[in-house]
Amino acid sequence: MLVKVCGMREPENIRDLEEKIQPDWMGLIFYAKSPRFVGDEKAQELAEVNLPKVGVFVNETLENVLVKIQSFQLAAVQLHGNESPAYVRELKLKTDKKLWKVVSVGDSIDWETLRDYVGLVDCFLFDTATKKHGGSGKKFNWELLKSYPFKVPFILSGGLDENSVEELLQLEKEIPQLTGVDLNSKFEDAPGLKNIEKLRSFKNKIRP
Ligand SMILES: O=C(O)c1ccccc1NCC(=O)[C@H](O)[C@H](O)COP(=O)(O)O
Repeated sequence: MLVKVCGMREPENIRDLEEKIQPDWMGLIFYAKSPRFVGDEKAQELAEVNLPKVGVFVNETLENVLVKIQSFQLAAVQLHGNESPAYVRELKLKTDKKLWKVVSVGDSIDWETLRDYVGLVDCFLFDTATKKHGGSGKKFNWELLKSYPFKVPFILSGGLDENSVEELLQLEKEIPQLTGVDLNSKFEDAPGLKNIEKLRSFKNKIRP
């Protein structure tokens, strides 16, 4: 199971993450309304970080996404708003970076609404629907994922915490497309500041 740690911002915290956790990706949130927002100056300080960086965007212009990819050497782009298949298609023409589309999950999932993204995105990321778009700390009903009909891999997100491990390992056995997890607010001491011990304990259990 791959691990993404999202909402990173503080250089020392990131150094610790790199040294002690070595996640598969680190998420930088380029959405100004998030309490984990990373402005340009801050992102510049993080340029040296060796972990693969995922830029998180909410309904951002294509031009701004492309500038951030270039400026901060992003490995992947996580589209966390209402970006259409046409938007993703255009972005795909302009970058060779991995494209992830977030699916905000409420009471049900209409798989047909995702069909037009298949062939364009490298991965879906399922997160709990919230007015703030992300970082809710709330889980959705994971049973819904058992009818996932596509081959495209996906990442599970939304309120994951230290107690999620057993259920995640069970789900991984049942759904081969589940390739990773995304950790955020439940592993924080403050917004944007991760608790390295909590992350270490989770990672050791999910991938001993
Ligand atoms: O975390 C945020 O503040 C945020 C705000 C707006 C859009 C996306 C955001 N986070 C992106 C993520 O990928 C989070 O890890 C994901 O929403 C899950 O967060 P949490 O429920 O806190 O585990």
